[in-house]
Amino acid sequence: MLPYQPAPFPLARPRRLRSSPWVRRLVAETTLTPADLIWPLIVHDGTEDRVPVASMPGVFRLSPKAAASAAVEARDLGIPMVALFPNVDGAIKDAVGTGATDPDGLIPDCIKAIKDAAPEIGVMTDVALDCYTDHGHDGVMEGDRIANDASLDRLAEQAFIHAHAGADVVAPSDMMDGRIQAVREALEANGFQDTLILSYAAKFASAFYGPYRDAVGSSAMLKGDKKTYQMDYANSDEALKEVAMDLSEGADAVMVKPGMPYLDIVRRVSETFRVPTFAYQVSGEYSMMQASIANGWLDQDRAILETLHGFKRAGCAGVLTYFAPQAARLLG
Ligand SMILES: NCc1[nH]cc(CCC(=O)O)c1CC(=O)O
Ligand SMILES: [Mg+2]
Repeated sequence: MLPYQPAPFPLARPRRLRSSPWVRRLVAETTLTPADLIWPLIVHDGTEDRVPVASMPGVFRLSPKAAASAAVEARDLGIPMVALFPNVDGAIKDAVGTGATDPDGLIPDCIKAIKDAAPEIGVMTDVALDCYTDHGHDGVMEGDRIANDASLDRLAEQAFIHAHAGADVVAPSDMMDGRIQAVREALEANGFQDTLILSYAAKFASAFYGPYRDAVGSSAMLKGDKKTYQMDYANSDEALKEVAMDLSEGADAVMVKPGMPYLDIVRRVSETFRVPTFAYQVSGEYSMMQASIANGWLDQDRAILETLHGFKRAGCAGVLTYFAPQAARLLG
């Protein structure tokens, strides 16, 4: 319900406020700037600096050195933070994701390389075991089940390893119950009380993660699906419960994922909790847009800005997007 009765036509002519660029700018209700963007970087432990990801045109698997260059580029474009996602050699994958807690592993190496090259930029890491397990799940397994409580220690240790290497923000994306509390306690106990937790609080089991799983090399590994821990896309009230729990366990900010098909969830979360709410324009969203752009069916620049602006309008504090550098250049 509007708080007033709009004047009828012809007294009210909404087009007056759209009649030229200056007035459209003047009355814009929301803005999009490079400060709203988080750039996800896929990193790898291979020898090459940049390896193209076939299912994500324009995205590359980066060595730590190349990730540091990307972070410098991001900083220069005014992007406040990068987010790291690992593709590790299949030979190091095992049932408990040992590689996830290697203090000399790929992610610690990348954090250090980025902090050396661009200390001004925030570094966020993914807390989940899927990139390191031989079954592709985000937690550890007991028989056919993903074991919730047994996963918590592994995740908390992984978050500690990231914080110790210099991560500013740890972002649990695993969707185990209680992991925010486990991570927060591990950080407190080890002197990392200032490390932020951005919780993937409302993360849905989605077809749109497909290209990412190729990028990090977990799709071939994945046994079954993630529906016993990631949310059912039929649900919305349940997202509010998930967010409430994560905030009460010590999350500083929350995320909704995927992005474009879930803007209704963003709106409800941001309105209900009034905490920094982020969304992830995930790999499948990126790749479906790139496919249309490559065919000439979508105008690249306009489509990027329109979709990202939509996140801001829905109530996001910021957006994770593989389009971050392109968008920042368009906005700069
Ligand atoms: N820890 C898993 C994780 N972290 C980020 C993404 C997806 C990101 C994207 O699709 O861009 C996923 C996928 C999944 O849950 O299988
Ligand atoms: Mg939860």
